[in-house]
Amino acid sequence: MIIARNVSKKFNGINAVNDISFEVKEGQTLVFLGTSGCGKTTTLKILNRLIEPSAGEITIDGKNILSLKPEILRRGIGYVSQNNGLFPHYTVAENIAIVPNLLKWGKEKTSERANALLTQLKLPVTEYANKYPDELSGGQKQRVALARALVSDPPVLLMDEPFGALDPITRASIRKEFLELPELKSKTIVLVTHDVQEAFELGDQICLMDKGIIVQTGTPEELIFKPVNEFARNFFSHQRLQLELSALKFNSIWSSLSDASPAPTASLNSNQSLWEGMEMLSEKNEDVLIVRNSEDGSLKEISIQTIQSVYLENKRNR
Ligand SMILES: Nc1ncnc2c1ncn2[C@@H]1O[C@H](COP(=O)(O)OP(=O)(O)OP(=O)(O)O)[C@@H](O)[C@H]1O
Repeated sequence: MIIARNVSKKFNGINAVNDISFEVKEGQTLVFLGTSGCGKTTTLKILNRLIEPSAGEITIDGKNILSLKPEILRRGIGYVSQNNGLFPHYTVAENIAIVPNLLKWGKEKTSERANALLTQLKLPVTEYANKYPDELSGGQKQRVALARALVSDPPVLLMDEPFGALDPITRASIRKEFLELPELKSKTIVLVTHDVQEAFELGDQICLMDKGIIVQTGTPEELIFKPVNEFARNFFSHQRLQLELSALKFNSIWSSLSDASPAPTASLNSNQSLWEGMEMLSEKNEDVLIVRNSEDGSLKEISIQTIQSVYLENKRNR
């Protein structure tokens, strides 16, 4: 668990981050969202001491990060930087092996682990292990950067605009894969983005920042349906419908759906959002799809009409 209390950072006397506090529970993802220059990257880099705070206290699993040597602290924290940070003169395998070499793992253990990660990240070892970063696409470079950050299985992962340099289509598909990676399920993740849809898809909690302060912290549902002020309301105004549908999961409207019978194959599960349901209906060009309850396995039907009516009912009842 990460706990930050009253953290500030001044550059040349000016507050880039001003008295912010937040927590990230074990295994959860916290997203810092906000406009350019609001202090997201500074906050992230304070967590692994690439930047030293001017004030405040941060503990990770009960240990004050300032009491640890930075290199010891960073062993437990994977980091994917904005521009992927791969060494251009190292191959993919050599880039991934940097931390294992520091930890003196030995060749066999290193290549076994690197190969397992490359396979999970859909980069076949025989094709990619010996390539250099400039022979890879942007998306492939980000996958290698992720493999490098994960290689020593750190409990905490920090990611700074990990998909920022990718086109919107690659970005959306890599995000979906990212959510499904078994390797990431148990990690405590802090991610920086200025992409609202990305924050809604990936964040258990979102910290919305403006000019060095946290304006609001909450679940995607809380941010879109209960903004604390005008800034928070306006921040989401241009994509409101899509974000509202993304924030609502089938779980929260389960009782409003009709049972499906007989049991055909389910296309979605109840942890997914109404927006994902809309996307899948359109993608598959179907009138009706089946959602499986991730707790008890029961099945319900959805159509564009049911999504529309439960969405409107939900909105009226808030
Ligand atoms: N090393 C530095 N020296 C001086 N000022 C800095 C330094 N790093 C960041 N700043 C300033 O601190 C503020 C916050 O920067 P930061 O990079 O944290 O913002 P950000 O929200 O991550 O922005 P972006 O989305 O554009 O990356 C900015 O005004 C920036 O100019």
